This record gives sequence, C-alpha cells and structure tokens, in this order.
Amino acid sequence: MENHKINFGRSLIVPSVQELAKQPITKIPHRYVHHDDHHPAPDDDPLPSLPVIDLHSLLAQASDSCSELNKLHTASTHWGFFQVINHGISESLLEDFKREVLNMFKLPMEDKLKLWQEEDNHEGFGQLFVVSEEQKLDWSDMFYITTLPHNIRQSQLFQKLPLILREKLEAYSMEMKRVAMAILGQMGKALGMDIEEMSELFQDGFQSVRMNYYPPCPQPDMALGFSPHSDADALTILYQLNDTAGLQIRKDGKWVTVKPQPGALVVNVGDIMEIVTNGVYKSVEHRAIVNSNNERMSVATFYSSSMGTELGPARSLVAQHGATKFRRVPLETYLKEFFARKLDGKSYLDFMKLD
Ligand SMILES: O=C(O)CCC(=O)C(=O)O
Ligand SMILES: [Fe+2]
Repeated sequence: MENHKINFGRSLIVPSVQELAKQPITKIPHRYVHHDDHHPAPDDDPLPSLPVIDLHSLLAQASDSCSELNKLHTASTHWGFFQVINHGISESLLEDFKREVLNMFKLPMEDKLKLWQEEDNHEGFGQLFVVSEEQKLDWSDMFYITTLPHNIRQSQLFQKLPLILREKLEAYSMEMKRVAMAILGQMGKALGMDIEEMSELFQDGFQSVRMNYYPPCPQPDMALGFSPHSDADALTILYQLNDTAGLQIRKDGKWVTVKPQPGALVVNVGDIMEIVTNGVYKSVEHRAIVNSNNERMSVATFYSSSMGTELGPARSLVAQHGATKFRRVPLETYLKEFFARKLDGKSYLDFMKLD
C-alpha cells in the first residue's frame, strides 16, 4: 500500500527554548509558567528504584524456569516502567548515536531552521501538541521523526539530516525495533496471548523517535520540561543521554525520580498496550522536570502496532478475561486523534474507554 501522503498531525510553531535559555534572563516568560504544579527537586524524594529486567536472561530462559518472565509481568502490572540491562545493543552504537544527537542540538539556529516543523506537519524541531496560543509551553525543544515503516517516512526530512546522524539513527531504529519486539513477545507470553495475534499486531509496527533537549531553567520550580502524560504507543524505550536526572513517574500518587543508570534503558508501557491487554498492563503518567544548572537530553523511541490494524483489546485475552474495556478503532484514527489534542495526563486513554 502506498502511504506517502500520511500526515499524523500538526502543532503550532513555537520559539526555541534552547535559544531563549541562552539569554541573560532571571524570569521565565509567562507562557512557560505552570502555576498549578509545584514540584520538589529530584533529590528531595525518597527513591524506590525501578525494577531491572535482564533481557538476555529473559530470552535465554527455558520455559520451566520463568523468574525473569515473572519479574517482567510484575513490573508491567505494578509499575508500568522498568529498566532493561543486557539488551545487546553495542556500546559503540549507543555512544555514536548519542554524540550525533548532541551535535544536532548544537547546530547553529540557521541550520536548525531547515529542520524545523512546518505549519502543516509536526515532524522536525519544535514542540508537539501545541494547539492554542494560550496553552502553557514546556521548557524544552525536541526533534520528532517517524522512522518505521519506511513507506510513511517524510523522506525530505530524512534527506536533510546530517549524514552520520542519519546512518546512526537508521541503525538505532533497527535495534529499538528488535528490543521492543523481544519485550512485547515476552509480555505476550506472560499474558497468555495468542502468538499469532501478537505478531500480526506488531511485526510491522509504527515507530517514531523523539529527541528531547531540556536547557537549564532560571525558575525550575515554575516550569516543566515535559508536562505530565502517558505515551500513546505500545512500548517506549528511553535512552537518557547524560547523567542529569529529570524524568519522574507517578507512583501511588507521588512523583518518583528515575535516575539515569549507565548502560540501562528505561522502558515503559504505553496506552496501546493498556488497550491491547484490556487494562492488565497500565500506562503510567510521567513528566520531566528541569533544574537551574544542567542541561538534560533524552531520546524516546515509540513503538506502536502496525498500520492498517485495528486497535482494541486482544481477542485472545478478552476470551480469557471477559468484558472489553476499550473501543475498537483503526490505528491511524487513534494516532491522528492523539496528535490533535493537548497532552493532558491519561485523558486520551479515558476517551478510548467504554463506559
Ligand atoms: O525526557 C524524558 O525523560 C521523558 C521523555 C518522554 O516522556 C517522552 O519523550 O515521551
Ligand atoms: Fe513520555
């Protein structure tokens, strides 16, 4: 199927926060003040740590010994977030990709403008989900790009990327797909989902990559690097590029900071997985906070089900667990609706819920 004209959405064009933060300002502009949400600095929090899953052991495990699989199931049920070690991605690829992403955020503004979002499409540099001039903005810049399947890429945007970044992004995207498919396959196994149904849903999944840059902020308590949200995809893999903490997840009503661990990737359950599992696994709200001294960078890779599939609770699970809790919609409709809204916690998932 030819899909070249696909366009998942637009976002109002907003100024670069990285440029703004270079000015000698002591107060942040009104549009970045999130009054209602005071948050403590990361170090004030007691830190229960995220479950750690060893991907190599998980995949090597004989079916009669399933402790790593149980860990995965418990982490996905009770946390919705976990760290993954022994993921098999080469250290050199992770280092090379990191270097190229850091270089991209260091490009002069005139080069970045060539990669900036256009009015009718949100891929490129900018912010996502900006739907009105009154809306609060986040203290960050990001670069967003669709990577898979190949036929829905914005090829002109790919061609404008610095060549080495493009090569590393290609390799990184393939590795992210491998890791996402491996974890999804194991989740399917833990849930007792039909293998065929699982692979049909995810084998040609929609993948996009979001690179985040959070500059130091003169009033960190009044700003947010990334407003509270759950991810709309099935599974997100987050690579924290430097050791500045900022990611917080909502656990039992409290914001818990996830400190970067060298070599580990952070994985979280997205809304699609909550829908597919009919609510057994839950997507979790998270946000990024900023601080006055250090910049922070991360790359989130989103993996969703395949284009052309219908999104809804897996039939093989509903057969076991009874009543369907979510509506069934084409994946494309689901994604377009998602990108047309302001991000607001888990409100989009609520919209997908059946009464
Ligand atoms: O930068 C982070 O740690 C969070 C990024 C994130 O939540 C996202 O890109 O969806
Ligand atoms: Fe997220």
